[in-house]
Amino acid sequence: MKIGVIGGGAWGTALAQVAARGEREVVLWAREPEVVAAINETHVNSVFLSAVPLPETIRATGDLGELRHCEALLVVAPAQHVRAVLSAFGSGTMPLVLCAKGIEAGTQLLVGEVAHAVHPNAPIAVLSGPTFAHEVAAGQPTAVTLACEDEALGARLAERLAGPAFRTYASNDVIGAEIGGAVKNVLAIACGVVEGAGLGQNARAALIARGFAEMTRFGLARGARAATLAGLSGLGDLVLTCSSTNSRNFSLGVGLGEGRAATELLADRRTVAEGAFTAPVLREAALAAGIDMPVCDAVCALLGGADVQDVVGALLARPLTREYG
Ligand SMILES: NC(=O)C1=CN([C@@H]2O[C@H](COP(=O)(O)OP(=O)(O)OC[C@H]3O[C@@H](n4cnc5c(N)ncnc54)[C@H](O)[C@@H]3O)[C@@H](O)[C@H]2O)C=CC1
Ligand SMILES: O=C(CO)COP(=O)(O)O
Repeated sequence: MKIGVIGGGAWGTALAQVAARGEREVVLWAREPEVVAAINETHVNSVFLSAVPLPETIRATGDLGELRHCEALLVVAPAQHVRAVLSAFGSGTMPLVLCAKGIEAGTQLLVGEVAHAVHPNAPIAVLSGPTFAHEVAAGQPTAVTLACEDEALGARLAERLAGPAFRTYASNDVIGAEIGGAVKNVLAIACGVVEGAGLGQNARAALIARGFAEMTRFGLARGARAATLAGLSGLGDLVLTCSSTNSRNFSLGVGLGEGRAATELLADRRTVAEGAFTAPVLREAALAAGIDMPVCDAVCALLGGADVQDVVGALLARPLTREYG
């Protein structure tokens, strides 16, 4: 199965390397001409994943048309740009494996739903899990959920992408696999705030657990399965990104917790912190569905410039309630 990758950021590059294992050819579309040149000439993505030498079987291009002969595409553009990039690709029927984590602003659609709206005849799969790109690229052990409604296709994709240190677990819960990744980015910002404001490790553990309760409430309302939310793409990814400054979302939260403004922290950055874009959409969707998500609300307030101590104080002062139900 010849694989094409749409998106030359850190994750697209690491996944291209995964797909190229065994000297298999992979075509990677990158938006930045300097990324295309660096990958083709020096076999390193010096902009987004600089420490990693890439196999020569990965060829980069700035022309989406060169991915037309691929048998499956990994879609790794940031969530808010997936619609534009897939529209520019034109119509297609090859399987699309969505690897971005987010919810589209304006439509409240998950990335797979966006892909289906643009390419209604293409089978949709989702690859998600606790996966820092630099660790995957370094060959460190990693496990992901690979969800696809067409289970035979899902099994072929899982087999094609698996490697000695890259385990793919098949699932048919596409919505569930997506919701974990989208919501955990917002919760990772909250955990970063705890770190930046020096609120302690008890607070971080409480946020992970109560954040997971929010992810579960939202996910179940959107049709996700509880087991998926408790798996690699949900709880697994939540734990990873809520406990490491390697997470861009966690790091953004650290800055907010230190009292810096979101506008300053987000200005001029080339890498994406998806949670900053997902948070307001998630809040909107949760409000519309009557789902209580106080941690996500707090992240929205902080991104909007609210004072850290005020937000934390308000979160702690909410009426006491039952843990479940
Ligand atoms: N970096 C990681 O460890 C992981 C990232 N992801 C997800 O993968 C997706 C892509 O993230 P990264 O590869 O890390 O990106 P990155 O932060 O390394 O690079 C930014 C990417 O955004 C692209 N971009 C910027 N403006 C754009 C536009 N107008 N249209 C299209 N693309 C544009 C750039 O070309 C570049 O590919 C995100 O949804 C992220 O949450 C998922 C798992 C791991
Ligand atoms: O999704 C990720 C790891 O699974 C990467 O997290 P960040 O986008 O917060 O860096």
